[in-house]
Amino acid sequence: MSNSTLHQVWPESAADSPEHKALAALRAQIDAVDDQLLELFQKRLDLAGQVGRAKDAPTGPHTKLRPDREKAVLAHVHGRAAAPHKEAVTGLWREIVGWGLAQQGQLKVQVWSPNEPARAFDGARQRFGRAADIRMVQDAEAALRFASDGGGVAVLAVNNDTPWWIGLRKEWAHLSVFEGFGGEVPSAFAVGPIDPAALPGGRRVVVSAGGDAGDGAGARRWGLHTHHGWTLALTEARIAPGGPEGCVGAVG
Ligand SMILES: O=C(O)C(=O)C[C@]1(C(=O)O)C=C[C@@H](O)C=C1
Repeated sequence: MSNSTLHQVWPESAADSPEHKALAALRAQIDAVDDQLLELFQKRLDLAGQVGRAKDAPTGPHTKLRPDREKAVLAHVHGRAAAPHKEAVTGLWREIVGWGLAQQGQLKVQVWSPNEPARAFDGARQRFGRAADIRMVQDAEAALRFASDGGGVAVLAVNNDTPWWIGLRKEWAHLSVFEGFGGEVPSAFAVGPIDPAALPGGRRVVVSAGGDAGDGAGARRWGLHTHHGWTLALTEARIAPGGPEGCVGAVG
């Protein structure tokens, strides 16, 4: 194709066309909004860094991650967002909060899911964002030890052969479940040394001997798995983490 043909298809005067001017004006508005967003995002990052220094954790053995606060932040923006933008806003804020947490130290996540590794990895990435260092591991016990030693958090699949949740009532009693992945009946859980005061206020996760979650009358309960007489369940009963009913955490 010769230059003269090109000129015919896309004449120089197109730069002055009303369509081009309208496009350029819209892009100029986007540039201005980007400048504002950039300033506000960096301000938020700085504030998150200050929050990290101000809050107590981890003067104790807990991580800086505050699931209750993250849930409140996400609910707030989701509630304020216009209906067509709610999904986009929620996804973006997950990332924003992930980068906020990263100002306090990069979150490390070990994911164990022998049957559905890609699904579990994707769930972890969506939940903790690009800022987190997320790795697949081969050993659920090692992932729990990693979390217990303060290395980060573990995402563990509910798997027939490895009833890791029983350990939450035994050697890993200081770790808490704080997130479920896979919908109403989770197929994996996030576990970490979360300050019990910072657990999300959703359904409680219960690990009980003999299959009785000890619910109050009328509270809904989802049995997830039973192994050697130990049952993993979710309940709507308002029981206290660490209490005698076998509550090992909560999912948002
Ligand atoms: O509020 C806090 O504790 C924060 O650290 C800030 C922030 C956020 O960016 O909003 C970041 C990480 C926490 O897990 C919760 C919220």
